[in-house]
Amino acid sequence: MILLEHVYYAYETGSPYLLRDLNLMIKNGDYISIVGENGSGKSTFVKLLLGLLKPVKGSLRNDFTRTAYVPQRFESLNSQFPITVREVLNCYRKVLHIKDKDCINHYLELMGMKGYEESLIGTLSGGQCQKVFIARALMGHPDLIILDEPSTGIDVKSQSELYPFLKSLNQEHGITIITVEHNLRAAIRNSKQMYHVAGGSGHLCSPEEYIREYVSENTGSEAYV
Ligand SMILES: Nc1ncnc2c1ncn2[C@@H]1O[C@H](COP(=O)(O)OP(=O)(O)OP(=O)(O)O)[C@@H](O)[C@H]1O
Repeated sequence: MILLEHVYYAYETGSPYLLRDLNLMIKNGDYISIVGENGSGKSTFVKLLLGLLKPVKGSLRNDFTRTAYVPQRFESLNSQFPITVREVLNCYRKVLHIKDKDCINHYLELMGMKGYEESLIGTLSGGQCQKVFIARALMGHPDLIILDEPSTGIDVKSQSELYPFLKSLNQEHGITIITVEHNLRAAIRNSKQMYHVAGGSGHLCSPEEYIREYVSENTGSEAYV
């Protein structure tokens, strides 16, 4: 469980709070999509959950023991950067003190990435790169996975594989999933709850409530579901 009570955050002392009075309980087994406009504070909120930033005021308790983070695709990764998929995963294996070297093959196979072991990480497509980073996340047997915009730069086919996979991790393996989402359709279809960040505040609601409250009449809810 993660519990936020009256959490405030500002990057600079004395400047207005970017996030104000956040109160939220994230329970084991939740699948929450964090949505909101550019600059509303979604990534900042995730950094607070990850413990990379500390609340200026209020309390944040994270009881998850194995949190994995899947970053956004690295647009700037040079295709010739001399590190292979196997080497990326092997570094992580060592960090986690996992003795079994074969686990790399297991997780790559699980993600449909068998055969890419010796590819340079920078030569992979967005979807392939995402799968490698999810494989890396799974190596640590996480109880919580936080993903930053998992569908950015990924084609429709890869998205249609990714979300059912995340859903199965959540529903069949009980892994709690938190994603930052710009893909409202994916958020509404897949998550159990949405956390809407706007004007410094956060509001937790069901996908149905989200459609009622935030999807404008101009856009039309049918565009998303
Ligand atoms: N390290 C930092 N120092 C100062 N200000 C920052 C820092 N990181 C982010 N900000 C500011 O905080 C605000 C929120 O940024 P954040 O990245 O959390 O938004 P976001 O909702 O994730 O945006 P996006 O959807 O564009 O990714 C922005 O105005 C940003 O400029």
